[in-house]
Amino acid sequence: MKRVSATPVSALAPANDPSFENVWDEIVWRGLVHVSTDQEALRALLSEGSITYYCGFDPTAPSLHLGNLVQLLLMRRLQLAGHSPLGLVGGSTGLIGDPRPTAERVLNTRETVEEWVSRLRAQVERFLSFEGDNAARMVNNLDWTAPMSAIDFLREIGKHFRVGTMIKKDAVSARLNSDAGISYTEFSYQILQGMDFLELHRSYGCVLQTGGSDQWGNLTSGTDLIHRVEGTSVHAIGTPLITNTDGTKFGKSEGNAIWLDAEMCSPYRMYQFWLSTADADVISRLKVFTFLTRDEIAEYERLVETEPFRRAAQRRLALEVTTTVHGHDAALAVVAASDALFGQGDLTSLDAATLRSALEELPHARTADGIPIVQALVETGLVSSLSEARRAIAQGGVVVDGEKVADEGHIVAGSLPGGVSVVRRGKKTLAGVFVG
Ligand SMILES: N[C@@H](Cc1ccc(O)cc1)C(=O)O
Repeated sequence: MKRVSATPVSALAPANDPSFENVWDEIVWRGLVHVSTDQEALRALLSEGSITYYCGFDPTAPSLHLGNLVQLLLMRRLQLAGHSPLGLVGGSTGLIGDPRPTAERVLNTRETVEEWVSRLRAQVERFLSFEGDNAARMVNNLDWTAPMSAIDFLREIGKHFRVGTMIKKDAVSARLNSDAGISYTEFSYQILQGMDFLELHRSYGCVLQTGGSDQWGNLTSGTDLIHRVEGTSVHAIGTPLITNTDGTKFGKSEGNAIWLDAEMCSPYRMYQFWLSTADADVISRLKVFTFLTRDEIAEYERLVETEPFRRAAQRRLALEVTTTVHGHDAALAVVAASDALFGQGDLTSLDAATLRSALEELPHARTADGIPIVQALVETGLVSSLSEARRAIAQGGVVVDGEKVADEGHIVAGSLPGGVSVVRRGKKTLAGVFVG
């Protein structure tokens, strides 16, 4: 089977693991299959020749987030194995809203949805290759949904759906059993997604849809519809929900989602997020979120056992994912910033943008002009009083911009790139000062 010929924008050039003959075996090993249609049939389908598959993304925000990254990387894995991806952006489904188990969504305006569609499309494109025999194609479901009349929709599509089946889908039944109930609008969502699969099956010969396991109801809505109207069996794969062993929610840092957009979540923040992965989770994260081979991951598994304090697996994971999402240069810049901030490297050689975004993640203070170190220590919260500040300085434990400070009157002037200063107390406690 032909491999993808050109490396897409993201800088890693992952080689498929030669120890896997079949991409199905690989994705099962990576823990990416939580639920699927017939496994033997899927295994055969994925090894017999190049197929066309799709995954859809709804414009519910201006950016995709880490939950979507599982899907983006699965799409890429299948493409690297020679299959042809269709990246779908939900120009129509984004106007309707996939029912969540909790509450009805607020409808966004058409303008907002349109803008988010174009932003998401650009993000999805970064994970796929548009060259070679199995080049990716992007589609928008508004293109076939908008021209359809209500009469046609109800006669040609609606007729194939049984309400009894529709109300059994998880998201719908959860809502029917809640006080919130469900609008007819959101109830219809599964029909739209089913119709997408049918449309892509007819126009592109698409035979597989992937999605999160919470999408199972929507995935089977399509496979059932195609079976009914075309008489063909097509397939679906639902990936597992990513969970942390300690029960906390994956993909959030201090309650905020980790977005793939660098403006909404800095590469530094993303890097730190992965760096803080628990030992108990890091191996399964390497499988899901990186293209490291089976052997490489086995080696990290050993290192987590023998020298967990070095956090080699976490460092590699953070580097790989930051590189995949933000590119090689941005990833190297955050590693340099992270090392320099914690005392192993030159602060003055960092680039201004990376340094500023790193300091945003630390306790920090802002001032119009330079301030004395005692004041900086108090305002950043590194000490709780001026006398404690003086004591810390006298003990020789205060470092400003990489230099030990002995004088209480030393001015923190923002002399690092970007007009900032870094104040360190002891080995590990850091704060930033933005001057100007
Ligand atoms: N329902 C999917 C997005 C999607 C939309 C349309 C599709 O045809 C497929 C997928 C989600 O919320 O994540």
